Amino acid sequence: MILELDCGNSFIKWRVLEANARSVVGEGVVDSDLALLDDLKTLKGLALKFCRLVSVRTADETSELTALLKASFNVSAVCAVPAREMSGVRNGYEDFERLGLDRWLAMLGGFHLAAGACLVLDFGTAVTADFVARDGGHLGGFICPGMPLMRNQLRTHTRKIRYGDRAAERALESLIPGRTTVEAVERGCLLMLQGFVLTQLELARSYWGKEFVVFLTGGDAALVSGIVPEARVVPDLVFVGLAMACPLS
Ligand SMILES: Nc1ncnc2c1ncn2[C@@H]1O[C@H](COP(=O)(O)OP(=O)(O)OP(=O)(O)O)[C@@H](O)[C@H]1O
Ligand SMILES: CC(C)(CO)[C@@H](O)C(=O)NCCC(=O)O
Ligand SMILES: [K+]
Repeated sequence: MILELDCGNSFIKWRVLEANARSVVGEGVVDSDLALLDDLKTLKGLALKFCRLVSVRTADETSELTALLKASFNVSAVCAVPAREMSGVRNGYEDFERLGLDRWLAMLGGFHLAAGACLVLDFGTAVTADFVARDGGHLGGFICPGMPLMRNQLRTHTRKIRYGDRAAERALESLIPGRTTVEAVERGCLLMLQGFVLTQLELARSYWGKEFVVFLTGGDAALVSGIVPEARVVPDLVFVGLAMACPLS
């Protein structure tokens, strides 16, 4: 079996594939290394032969995790590494090693699935946009705070903005002007996110007309999918790219 990990800033997304890499045996989202081990240990008949991972954490945090995996399951993790060029995509950063590896893999996956120009939008702790032209050239992208960061900044830097998660969820059932604090904040942040998305779409249209595919991924993709009906929501886009960057040896 194959273990795949996407180690983001807040969560680790994991999944276990059958040895032939065709079917998913189990998957989940956890907030710590130990929670990951716990989740994996509940899988019946787990027999890991291969592990590939992408991390945007520090090298120390990542090696701590790979050491735990070695000790617990006797599996060596193969980590995605930066590249100037891969699978037809050319990294557009001035310093290619500085581009977030989750962005890079999502682009590889997107360009592969689109077989042409694509706009990749990822909604995690941070929100990112990346532009890949038809010839595989990465034009660059944008990074801004995601929903969790936007709402936490408001909560942290004001005295009178306080509310719970359940109220936050309910507040997003509509986007009319808020009449409570929770509605005003949650809807305000979501409109910022949606405005960001529409701006990216305009830019993509200015480059490519209608000839491009939009991909939405990341934990909060559902918050904006309604305003981009033509987009492809691909929750495992990073894993698609991970399989390309770290093929089974
Ligand atoms: N099952 C889930 N578990 C955790 N978060 C989820 C889940 N479903 C949706 N979310 C939302 O997804 C967001 C986190 O996104 P995601 O897991 O893609 O990124 P991350 O690892 O936190 O950050 P990044 O990849 O930017 O470093 C949170 O805002 C959270 O509300
Ligand atoms: C932007 C995030 C946090 C998104 O997960 C990640 O891709 C990252 O840490 N990137 C490094 C900075 C950059 O991509 O320019
Ligand atoms: K991510």
